[in-house]
Amino acid sequence: MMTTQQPGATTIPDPQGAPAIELVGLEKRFGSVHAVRGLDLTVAQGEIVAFLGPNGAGKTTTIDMMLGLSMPSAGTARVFGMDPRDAIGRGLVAAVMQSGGLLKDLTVRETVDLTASLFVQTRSVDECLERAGIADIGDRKVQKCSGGQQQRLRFAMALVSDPALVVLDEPTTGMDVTGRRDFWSAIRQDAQRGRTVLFATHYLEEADQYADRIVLVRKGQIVADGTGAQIKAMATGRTVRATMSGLSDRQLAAIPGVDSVELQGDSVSLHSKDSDAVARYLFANTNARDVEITARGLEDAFIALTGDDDQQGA
Ligand SMILES: Nc1ncnc2c1ncn2[C@@H]1O[C@H](COP(=O)(O)OP(=O)(O)OP(=O)(O)O)[C@@H](O)[C@H]1O
Repeated sequence: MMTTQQPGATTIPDPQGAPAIELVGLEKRFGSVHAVRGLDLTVAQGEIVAFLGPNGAGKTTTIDMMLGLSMPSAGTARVFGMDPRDAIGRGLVAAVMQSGGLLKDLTVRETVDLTASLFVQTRSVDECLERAGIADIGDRKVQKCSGGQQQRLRFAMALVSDPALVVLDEPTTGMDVTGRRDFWSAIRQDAQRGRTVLFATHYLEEADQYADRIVLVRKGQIVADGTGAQIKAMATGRTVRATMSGLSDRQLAAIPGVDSVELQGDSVSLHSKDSDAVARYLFANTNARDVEITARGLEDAFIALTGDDDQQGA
């Protein structure tokens, strides 16, 4: 096995300045299901990005296209300026998926050794175990490892090719709070060396704590993109509900002060940090009636922001 880099060196992908990820007009249809609907996203090298959204938002479908595992129905996915499959072929990208890929009878170290044997150029197995925070359990059989340890093992496997981009699809599903915290602190420490990280999650708290940037997806589209503080600010505030007709969701979204819109027939919910101004606008300029203003907590607001209409009884 060869190690081609200095210990501690950071992988710098060659196309200088190319975004780590660039999705343009990305779409995916599965028959009648429109899973991803014109998604544009640019992730710079070195960013830690959370892809946050509820079940069925299109996170995994988007990640699959980002990893070249499935082809877009329209639009393009580029990774370091290349077709994703070329980037993966060059060892620039590795993925940590939710499950699968582990042989239960091997030890932790044997598993990473086996992964290393698949690559021509690798980082040392010891270093990968160290960085994933599992150096102390190298001799443990995979079947004896907790869910959190198995996910860290998957992360160690992903580090073997010293990828410039690591993509993690809901890697902490099923972990307890401590397991989750340990897992993310290993990822964050590793990312300090300049690695780009994109992870999918359901958890606003997790996204806020561990990502530099949160991309909020809902029904195959990006509904917000910003820092944790910006997203949380969006998720607070009030909702102005009204019965009205005549304005499209685009026109409603353009009302001054409106952050997001839900439109179900004649029933309109406008989310805003300045609900008084929005209510005034509605009375002055539209046929709105039955107007009510409600405050909501962070979690409720987040669900409303990303919520699946099916779950809201539409
Ligand atoms: N192979 C497929 N065939 C048909 N529909 C699919 C397929 N894969 C995904 N879908 C549908 O596409 C939509 C998006 O699914 P996706 O798995 O990307 O969401 P997600 O945000 O990753 O959800 P989760 O958080 O539950 O993993 C869903 O409606 C899903 O049922």
